[in-house]
Amino acid sequence: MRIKCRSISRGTAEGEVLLTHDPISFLGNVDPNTGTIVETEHELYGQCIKDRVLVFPHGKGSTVGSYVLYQLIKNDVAPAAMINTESEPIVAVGAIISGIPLVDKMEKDPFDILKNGDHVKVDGSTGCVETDN
Ligand SMILES: C/C(=C\C(=O)O)CCOP(=O)(O)O
Repeated sequence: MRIKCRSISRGTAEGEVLLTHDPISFLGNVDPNTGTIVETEHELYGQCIKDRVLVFPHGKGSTVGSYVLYQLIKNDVAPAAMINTESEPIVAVGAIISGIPLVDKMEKDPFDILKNGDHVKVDGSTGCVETDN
């Protein structure tokens, strides 16, 4: 299935979905050295976002979160791509400066059609998500 969406950060990547209904504050929720979610109250607590297609509603928290995304890339523990319900500037800027493909506003609700472990391809250049479903 091929689903249209809005392009936020260019590039193409694929991987397994890691999905959360919780917004993410990259400063504070994520360890920049390991890519592990360290916020105990977060739905993904203890999980590693490295090489995953990270699906979450939007970012939150400090603007320093953009730089944390850049740290994740430099430390080789970044998500392969990201899908938001609706991106905000912190995650958008972080994805763009880090070269992580990012899309939002999928024509189908990602929380209805994606689940953890699904293999998806994200094209942040043309604005589409391809699933095996
Ligand atoms: C750049 C900032 C702090 C620092 O250098 O550590 C300010 C960030 O402000 P937020 O209100 O957290 O976005």
